[in-house]
Amino acid sequence: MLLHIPDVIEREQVVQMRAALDGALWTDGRETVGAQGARVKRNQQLPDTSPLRRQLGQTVLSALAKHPLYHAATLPLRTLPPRFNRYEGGGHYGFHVDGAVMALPVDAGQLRSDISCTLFLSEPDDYDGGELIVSDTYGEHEVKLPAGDLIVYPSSSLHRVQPVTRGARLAAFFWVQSLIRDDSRRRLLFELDTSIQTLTRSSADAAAVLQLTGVYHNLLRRWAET
Ligand SMILES: O=C(O)CCC(=O)C(=O)O
Ligand SMILES: [Fe+2]
Repeated sequence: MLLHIPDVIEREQVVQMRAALDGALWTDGRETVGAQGARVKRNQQLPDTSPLRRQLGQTVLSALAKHPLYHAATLPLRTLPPRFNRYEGGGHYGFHVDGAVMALPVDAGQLRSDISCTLFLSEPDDYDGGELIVSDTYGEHEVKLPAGDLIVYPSSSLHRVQPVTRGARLAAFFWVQSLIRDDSRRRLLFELDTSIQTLTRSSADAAAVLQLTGVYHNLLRRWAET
């Protein structure tokens, strides 16, 4: 499921984040990728050990924690601390697939990447190119979002970032291991949850809504892996 989650970070906070990133030290994005990715990756990233990465990463995680739509869509179990990237001067990232298993920091074990996330931090008018292209069984989807908005998509999909030919594209990116490994099951739960929320806000029969809520939790109980 490819889902656009708007307004994850407030505009004012995005402006502050961009100001901090503008003055940051950047390194070659190939440092955090395997041989397959390195052949096609041409961008910059904040070093993994950078205090700014930790600080801004915390800002992103706190914003996600307060976002009900993000939780309903991803059902997160583990999240890799966000990284930050920048594409400019033709920078791009060719078609690749994200690694399936990643190490969490400080002996916290590993994470299976179920969901890939890009949080756009530059306004679309401030750069040309830089579209995230996600390829799935329905074709190729082009994504370029306002600053502060998030796209989530299955880590199993091939994806790429188009060359940035004017300006700079800043983003945060991270991976989530979901309670629900299977994308189609996760989508069913999300759709059920969404309609339960809508019914709850309407004058729907309370007993029927309660029954549906029970179905949601019992499916989650059947499918969740912790
Ligand atoms: O910059 C992006 O939107 C995606 C980055 C990406 O695909 C990656 O780092 O694996
Ligand atoms: Fe990727």
